[in-house]
Amino acid sequence: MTAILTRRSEQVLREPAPGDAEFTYLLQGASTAPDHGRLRPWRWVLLRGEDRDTLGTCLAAEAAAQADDIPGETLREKCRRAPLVAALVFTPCPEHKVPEWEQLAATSCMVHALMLLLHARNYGSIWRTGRLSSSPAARRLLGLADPERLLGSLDIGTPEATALHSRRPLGDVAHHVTRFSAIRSRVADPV
Ligand SMILES: Cc1cc2nc3c(=O)[nH]c(=O)nc-3n(C[C@H](O)[C@H](O)[C@H](O)COP(=O)(O)O)c2cc1C
Repeated sequence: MTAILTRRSEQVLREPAPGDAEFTYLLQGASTAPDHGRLRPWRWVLLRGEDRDTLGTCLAAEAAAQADDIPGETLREKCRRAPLVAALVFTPCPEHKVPEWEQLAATSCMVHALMLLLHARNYGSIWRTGRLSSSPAARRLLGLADPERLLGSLDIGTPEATALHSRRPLGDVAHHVTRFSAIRSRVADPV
């Protein structure tokens, strides 16, 4: 509960970020998240240092070609917001008896587990979608094949010292829960 309640999506992230070996270790843990068929329908592409600028330049060139009014430097800056930009690629198994929506759900479970594991080691992260998740140019740059889909990135690093968050208060979720007997009493003859 402490890990769940003190985690935040961190906007400001600095060095250090986990190295490749530590990222892979944490991913081994996160990959135990519920996954119907154990398909692991995802992969990560890690970008650090100048690789992030290559991605930013790619997004900026695409925006300019589309006469988009977002300044290129803004897009390049966005790719430098964290020391580790982990691009998340959804790799669904087509025609599998486990439908694609379940594979996407399993991928989301894995991401949340990874965010919690990062947080438990005092790293911070934020899942960002934005332009990256719909960019054909980024797809090509990162080597996606059909039917792979870019789900944005998990930006990872260390939050500022001021980002030591208190536990969130537990929210009221009672209205998201219904007892079946309450529905049954309202429905005269369901069959
Ligand atoms: C699928 C997904 C996509 C997201 N995309 C963005 C994004 O593009 N930009 C952003 O600032 N945050 C993004 N977020 C983070 C949410 O905005 C964030 O989780 C929300 O503000 C709640 O913050 P918290 O995680 O600290 O509770 C995304 C989260 C998810 C799950």
